[in-house]
Amino acid sequence: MIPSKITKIACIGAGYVGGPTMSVIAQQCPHIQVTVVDLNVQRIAAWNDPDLSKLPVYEPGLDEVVGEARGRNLFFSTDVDKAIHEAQMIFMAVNTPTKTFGVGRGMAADLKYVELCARQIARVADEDKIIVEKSTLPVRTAESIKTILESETKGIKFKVLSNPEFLAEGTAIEDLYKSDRVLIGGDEDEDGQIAIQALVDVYANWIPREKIITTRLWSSELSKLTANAFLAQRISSINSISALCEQTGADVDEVARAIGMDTRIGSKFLKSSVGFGGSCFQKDILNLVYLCHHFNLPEVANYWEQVVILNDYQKHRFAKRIIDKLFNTVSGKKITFLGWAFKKDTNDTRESAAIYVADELLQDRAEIHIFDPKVSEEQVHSDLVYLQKHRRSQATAYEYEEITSEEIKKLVVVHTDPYSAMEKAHAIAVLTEWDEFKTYDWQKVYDTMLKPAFVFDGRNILDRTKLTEIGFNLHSIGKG
Ligand SMILES: NC(=O)C1=CN([C@@H]2O[C@H](COP(=O)(O)OP(=O)(O)OC[C@H]3O[C@@H](n4cnc5c(N)ncnc54)[C@H](O)[C@@H]3O)[C@@H](O)[C@H]2O)C=CC1
Ligand SMILES: O=C(O)[C@H]1O[C@H](OP(=O)(O)OP(=O)(O)OC[C@H]2O[C@@H](n3ccc(=O)[nH]c3=O)[C@H](O)[C@@H]2O)[C@H](O)[C@@H](O)[C@@H]1O
Repeated sequence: MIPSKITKIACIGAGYVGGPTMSVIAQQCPHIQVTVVDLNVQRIAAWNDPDLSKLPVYEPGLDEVVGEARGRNLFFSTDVDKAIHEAQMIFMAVNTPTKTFGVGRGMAADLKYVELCARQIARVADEDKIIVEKSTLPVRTAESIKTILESETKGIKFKVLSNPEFLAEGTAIEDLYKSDRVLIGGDEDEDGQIAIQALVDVYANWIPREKIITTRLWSSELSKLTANAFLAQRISSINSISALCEQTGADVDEVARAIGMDTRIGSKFLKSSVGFGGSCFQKDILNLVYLCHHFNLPEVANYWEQVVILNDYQKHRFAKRIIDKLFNTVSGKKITFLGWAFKKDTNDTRESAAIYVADELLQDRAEIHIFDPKVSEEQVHSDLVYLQKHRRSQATAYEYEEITSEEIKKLVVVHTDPYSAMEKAHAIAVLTEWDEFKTYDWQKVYDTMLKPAFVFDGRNILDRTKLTEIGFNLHSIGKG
């Protein structure tokens, strides 16, 4: 029988989604035992570290939630089989990156981790279970998961639900507490309805019932890709206007404010920047583009691909502006990056605009000095080395050659003190909108920099009047 009352949950994948999501479920549902499993031994050890500042995911408030529930009804483990065996409901929160090889390279989602999970569940399970897709997946993936699960002929029933996650990093805990909505897609048959209700009952422990919406499986899967595509589209739209502002003398923040006050447009997600990053926007849009091509809808595919192309252009424009203003060369010049994470309040650097801007400056052999409050030197180097090997063939915003890891080590210096990072710099570039950057002693920074002292504010967070008065040569996004 498909379980209707859940007391044991397992989650495969202890990453940025699995970790925080399950921690909040455990905190809000003390009567449910939640076990989060992962193949990555180091990651699980970090989740179990008694020192809560060492959790593998940095999220404001996460340490308190884990501190409250861990050891009570929240467990982190590498024993995947045991967790599958015991749970009535299994979430799959594994990574679904863009394929880097083979059919659909650079576009389609790589579903190998999802497939491996499904095969493992099919092999280990000896009772009926509910399987919940938490990972972001292409439309109709649930069908493939079902096929794999049903291939083991042990007479066990599985019901697959789609329950995409909408949290944003940096505000994950807040988002999970007060979700705009929880979306659950499932089959319309009787067992499908039992499974949906079982998951609704879990969320109803803290989410108002009217915010939990249920749909068909395919609508749920497609809603997640669509939500990310719409959000990213807003950023590319305002970033396209930022280019025009720089030419015309209009101010993009003023334009955003003026249009955002129209309640039909709304004010959120209109902050012009050096370009969106993060593990999902680009990946999910490319996945949508791939799906559209697959279903022979080239006009729709091209429409959405333009959001990513514009984002590549925005990152390139920023790097090019630095080179242009520094008298057309940055070779041998010290350029300081404030920020490396893809947004503030996270240690996640996947697809961060900083990586692409650094790469473009490194093509001209700049010396890049970086300070980010949450990102390590090891991570910065590995991001740059990874890019050399895995460029999307479509990303042709600038000419590039491969930079060796030895050159990266020589040219890229990561600091633990912001002032040492900025000392004697030719230019400073703000790549992440960390609040602390606004509070620095900018007079002190100016005094120690080479003149003219250039600042390129890729997030429009610095006080323009103050910095200009000090004497900085300040360039912001979308300000003529
Ligand atoms: N990062 C975010 O803010 C959001 C991500 N998503 C989606 O959630 C999914 C997961 O994303 P993240 O948590 O960011 O990824 P992540 O890379 O941080 O975590 C995934 C984890 O799954 C583990 N894993 C992979 N295969 C496994 C297997 N067979 N058995 C056990 N563990 C396995 C990996 O070791 C890794 O620790 C993706 O599909 C993503 O698109 C959705 C909403 C928000
Ligand atoms: O599927 C996912 O992974 C998630 O993707 C995004 O969340 P996230 O990428 O964590 O963070 P966002 O706040 O959306 O920011 C994404 C990027 O856009 C940039 N951004 C955001 C907003 C804005 O106005 N301008 C802007 O440049 C951010 O700096 C960042 O680089 C979505 O906001 C989540 O709803 C979704 O669940």
